[in-house]
Amino acid sequence: MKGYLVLSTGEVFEGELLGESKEVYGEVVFFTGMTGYEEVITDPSFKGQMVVFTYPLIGNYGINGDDQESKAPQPSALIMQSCRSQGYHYQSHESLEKYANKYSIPVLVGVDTRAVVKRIRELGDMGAIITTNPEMIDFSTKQVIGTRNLVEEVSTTKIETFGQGDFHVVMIDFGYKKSILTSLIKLGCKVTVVPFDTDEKTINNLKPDGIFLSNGPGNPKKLLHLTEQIKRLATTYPTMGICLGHQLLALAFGGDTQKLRFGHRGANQPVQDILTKKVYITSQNHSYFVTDESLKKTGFTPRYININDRSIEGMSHILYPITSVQFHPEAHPGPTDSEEIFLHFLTDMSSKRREKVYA
Ligand SMILES: NC(=O)CC[C@H](N)C(=O)O
Repeated sequence: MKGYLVLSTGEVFEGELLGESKEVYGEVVFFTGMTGYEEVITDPSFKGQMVVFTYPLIGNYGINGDDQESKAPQPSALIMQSCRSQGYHYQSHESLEKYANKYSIPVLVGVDTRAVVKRIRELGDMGAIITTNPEMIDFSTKQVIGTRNLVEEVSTTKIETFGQGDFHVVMIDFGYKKSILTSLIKLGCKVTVVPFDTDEKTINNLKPDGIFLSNGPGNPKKLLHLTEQIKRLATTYPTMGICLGHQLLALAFGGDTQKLRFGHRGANQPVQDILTKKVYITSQNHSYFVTDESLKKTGFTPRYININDRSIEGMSHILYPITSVQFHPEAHPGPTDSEEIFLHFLTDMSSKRREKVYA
């Protein structure tokens, strides 16, 4: 059946709707990686968004289950040029179309994705609706993303421990990607994942060696009520934050975040380490960024910078052992160039232990 992507500007893009006919609302964003759709679809940071894939062929290696970053697909809808009806890969056990249908995620295919992306690049990530009836759209009556608590929708509700390593990391779950957990476990950590609004006392009782603030969906300023506690934790334990976690660290210490006109979502964003001059090709998925000037009185200094638009990609603190990056060293999808950044966190945790031993 015919389906339509209606942007909040009123522009309409026609396609073919796969799956049930239902109207969905979301923020329309684009992802530029050539592969990695299974990881993207299951990354909780995409909650509430409609993802336009700039690579024209999606679904060609199917769905294998192993590459999933969470237990279910997260975006409100998927928009692409062409969706292969069968996946050609020895690990594939299901087609992308079938997988999306199972979870009632609309897939709009045959769309002029190049034209959509050009509009987003001009005007910014914006609200949009997928519908079969474009004449009947009234944006004013639609549920706006701003009213949803996206982090609450994706965060765990129970405390659970994974791995058996030497360092005990408490990961505050704002919508974590599985690859972050596996990266930490691989490096010798035992990780206790806790709900995003877990109180400090419970976290202290878990006796962490370090605190990890995960990635997650939406505007970091929706979580301002948690920043005082985050600051106390980050000044007590070695801490690492990725993406939303990084943004929350900046806010906690008095910094500020703003929205990029259009987000960085892809697998080839170049980032430079200001200290070593080393350049990493990184995996990214974010709309917000920490502003340079806002860091002045926070004790943070920019450590990593995006080579394309010079936005801050990570910070270090002059006093506290904090590792904070806007990009994704856990990759998935994308290159693993920057996975060594997890080692900064490990080093911080071990020196804190040494401090305790020699105190
Ligand atoms: N991947 C993330 O953690 C995204 C962070 C935040 N939701 C943003 O869009 O900027």
